[in-house]
Amino acid sequence: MASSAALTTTHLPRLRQELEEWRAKQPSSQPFSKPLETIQTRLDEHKYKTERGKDVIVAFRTRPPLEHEAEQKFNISTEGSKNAQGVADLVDDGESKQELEFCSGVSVTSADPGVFVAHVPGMKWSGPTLTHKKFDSDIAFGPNVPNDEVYERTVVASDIIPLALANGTACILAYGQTGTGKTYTMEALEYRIARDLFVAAKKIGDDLLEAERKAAPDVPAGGGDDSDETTIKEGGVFEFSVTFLELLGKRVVDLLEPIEGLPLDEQGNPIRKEVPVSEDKNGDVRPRVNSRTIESAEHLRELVSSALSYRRVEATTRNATSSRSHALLHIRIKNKLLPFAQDGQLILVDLAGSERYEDSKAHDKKRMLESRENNNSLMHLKECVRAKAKMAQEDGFVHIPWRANKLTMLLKPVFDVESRQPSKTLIIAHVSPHIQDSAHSVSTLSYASPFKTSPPKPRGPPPYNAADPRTWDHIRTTEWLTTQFTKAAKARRAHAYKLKAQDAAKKGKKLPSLDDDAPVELAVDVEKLCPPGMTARNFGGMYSIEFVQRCLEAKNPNAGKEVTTSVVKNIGGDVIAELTYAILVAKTKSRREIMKSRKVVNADETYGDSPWNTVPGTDIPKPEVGTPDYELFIRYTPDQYLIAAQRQRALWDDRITQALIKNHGSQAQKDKNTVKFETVMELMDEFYEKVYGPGGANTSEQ
Ligand SMILES: Nc1ncnc2c1ncn2[C@@H]1O[C@H](COP(=O)(O)OP(=O)(O)OP(=O)(O)O)[C@@H](O)[C@H]1O
Repeated sequence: MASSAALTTTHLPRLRQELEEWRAKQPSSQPFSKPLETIQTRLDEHKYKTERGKDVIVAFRTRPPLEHEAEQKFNISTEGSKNAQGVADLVDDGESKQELEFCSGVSVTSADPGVFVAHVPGMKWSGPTLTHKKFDSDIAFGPNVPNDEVYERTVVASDIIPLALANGTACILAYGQTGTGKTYTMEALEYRIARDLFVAAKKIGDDLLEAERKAAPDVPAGGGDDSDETTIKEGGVFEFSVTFLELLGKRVVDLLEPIEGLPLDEQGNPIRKEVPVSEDKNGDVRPRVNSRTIESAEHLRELVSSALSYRRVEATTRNATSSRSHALLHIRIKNKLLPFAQDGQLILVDLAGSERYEDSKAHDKKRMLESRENNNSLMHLKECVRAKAKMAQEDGFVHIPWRANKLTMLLKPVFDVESRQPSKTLIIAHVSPHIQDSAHSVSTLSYASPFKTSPPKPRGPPPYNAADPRTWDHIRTTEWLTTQFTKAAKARRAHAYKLKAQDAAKKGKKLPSLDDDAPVELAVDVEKLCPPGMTARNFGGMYSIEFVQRCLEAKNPNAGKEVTTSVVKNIGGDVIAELTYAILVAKTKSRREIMKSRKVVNADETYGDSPWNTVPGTDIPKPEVGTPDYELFIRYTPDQYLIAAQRQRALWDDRITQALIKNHGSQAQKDKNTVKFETVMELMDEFYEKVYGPGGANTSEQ
């Protein structure tokens, strides 16, 4: 039996009455301000392009009470205790079972913007008290809001899917006390995302093909040959691949690893291999796990269902099928029109339930340790999201400690201060509807509420830095590669000359001296090795063996017989090693600078606050309305646009050269760079007329 000073179930009627009095004084709850929209409407009306929205969106959700839950909840503890907020827990006094009906612990006073009020019971000498703590979010869902509406008001309304298709990083996190409905929400969102991802990909893909067609009508989409275009049209513009990881305590495992032949633990679960998590040379965190290519919504749904069935589930005092781990579903999206642009990413995270000490007391030692690790990673996640939210509001630089934990490492695309990809994070904080859980609800809501941030500043690709290969564009990359392969060819020539000179000396002869400036044939065709759009960042993401393989495929047929496969392999290996070293040095230096400049650097310098008359993050002028480039500019992100424009420029160069040869004879090819500006302009006008008909360019902004 509880002590008389403890707050017990006998006090429930009094608490319920206080709650009624409080409710009577409240104005009526603010409903949702916007009508529901499907993804089709947002795509058809191009809203996903015009409404930028927030960087971090916070949603609150509470579920309805489940059958017999109210009684069960009082069987949890038998001793009074105080939680971190100094709030007494409700304890069953064992005498008032008939009173144990549901008593609400949370009210939604506004749906949009979201406001939840947690009703927190307390105990004073004069009797029980009820305090009402208000928490703000962007949107709030009461117990009767169905999954379809949650999906449409969060994922659809924030254009999470179109953002990922436009090479952005979109992340959804389900957070909350164990048993509050995280898995219920995440599974529903995952299935709906699987359904809509392919619908959106078709619509956006068709739009992009149309823009590419307008920008260069007689060039196959993707800049390759006709067969490439047919493949892209038939298979769609986007390619999807999926990984599914589980973080259990400190162990990361691959849920897509085939389970045949794996040993089983005492509960019959397969024991999977631990997956190492670390940063690669480019600074990306990409654990080496099974990645599946998906071709349809059904395929994605099947994959999610089967992976989820392997997730560790165990009964806790709060939830009969509690997930003991964090589950990370990671969908990568490649745009086949821009194969060298960074991939779009959609990361869906069902976090393990947060548990208080009282909830985990009944666990065995192993489970206690896991629970501690889970809470630990949730603490780190909180630190990171808070820092990210703070960074959006403060001018000073804020350090985001994402390297401190495996969960936040796996979420690096969301927290990377150097990343300039557009990004959105949706966090859905789940709370229990019961007053018995109010203390935990307060901690969940106060965890999630500060994630609310102001809209982000415009970002673009990182500014050019000669010492940082990650910032080089295609031209700079080809120049560098040409220099490296030229150095290697000259070194080989010098070596061969030395041997010949020694031979000649033995015979008493003297060779004429070597002209180091004479042109050399390179071991590879650099144009083929690095086609338009490809940059040093792409090479930095390759394993050395992949780079060497590319070099072999791009072997220069004029390089001479002595440039054998093993010579190409050696040279390729040296070049990629040099590039990797340069990236590592640049990365370490920029990290050090970021750390040094903590709280000093203006956030604008970190993120680039470009005026809108240039491509964000660069000095490159925004293309004029009506030019073919403009079509690309409005459809792609700044990063993608630069690559697409780069490819267009290469195509234009070819066309102008051919037209010059036709009009001015073959000498013109040599003189291309010195040809009169007016001639080039005439050719460009001709081209515009061909694209847009007589009168030239005339397209309107969408
Ligand atoms: N909005 C809702 N409407 C109806 N039932 C719900 C709702 N949300 C959750 N539930 C039910 O509540 C129970 C617990 O939900 P769920 O397993 O999703 O919680 P959880 O937060 O993922 O728990 P854990 O962290 O322990 O895995 C389930 O039986 C689920 O069906």
